[in-house]
Amino acid sequence: MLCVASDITALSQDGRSLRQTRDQALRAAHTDDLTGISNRAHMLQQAGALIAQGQPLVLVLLDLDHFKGINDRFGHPAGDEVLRDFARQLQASTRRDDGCGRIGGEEFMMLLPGTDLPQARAVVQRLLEHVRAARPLAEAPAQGNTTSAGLALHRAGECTGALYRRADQALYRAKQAGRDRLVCDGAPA
Ligand SMILES: Nc1nc2c(ncn2[C@@H]2O[C@H](COP(=O)(O)OP(=O)(O)OP(=O)(O)O)[C@@H](O)[C@H]2O)c(=O)[nH]1
Repeated sequence: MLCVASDITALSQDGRSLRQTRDQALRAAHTDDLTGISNRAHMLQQAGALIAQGQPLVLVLLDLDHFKGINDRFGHPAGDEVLRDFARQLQASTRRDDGCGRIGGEEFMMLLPGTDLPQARAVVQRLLEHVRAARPLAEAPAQGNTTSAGLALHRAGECTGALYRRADQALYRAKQAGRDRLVCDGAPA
């Protein structure tokens, strides 16, 4: 009897540690190593899930301006610090139900469910202001940086790829128009 009980205890401990290992692996697969926020695959998965729920959704793409210059002047570790600082600001500017992630080198994404255009615009403009004011490098306290952003509001029946492309085109226009600004799809730069 004692034997059976200890076997069951061992089995349930094994099950718990398997679940923990699985959860850790899942978290790692969803996370960007450098910044600790969501990675590209997880952001696209989240966008698909939010679209499937059918609630209003704004997708924002953000890209640090002239980031190569930071690496060139201060070195790659300093560039990494700027990326981590940006990720912290991005997280601070989103609500619990929003999503934010790093989707490439110096490119980030925000998902704002249940948000209309004026609200989304205000969130992004506030973030751009904070980035403008930040001085993330201790070794170069005068060095600031800026970000460009492209925003698109989901249209009924649209897939993730089409929504992403419209935000990306808006981001491209923000870069073309001089950077350090937000462009909304369908609106002038
Ligand atoms: N430190 C650091 N740099 C990275 C990382 N990933 C990409 N980069 C760098 O990001 C830079 C991106 O440069 P560009 O694509 O020319 O863009 P940019 O200089 O920001 O110019 P614009 O986007 O046109 O304003 C390249 O120098 C990459 O090496 C990273 O994880 N860490």
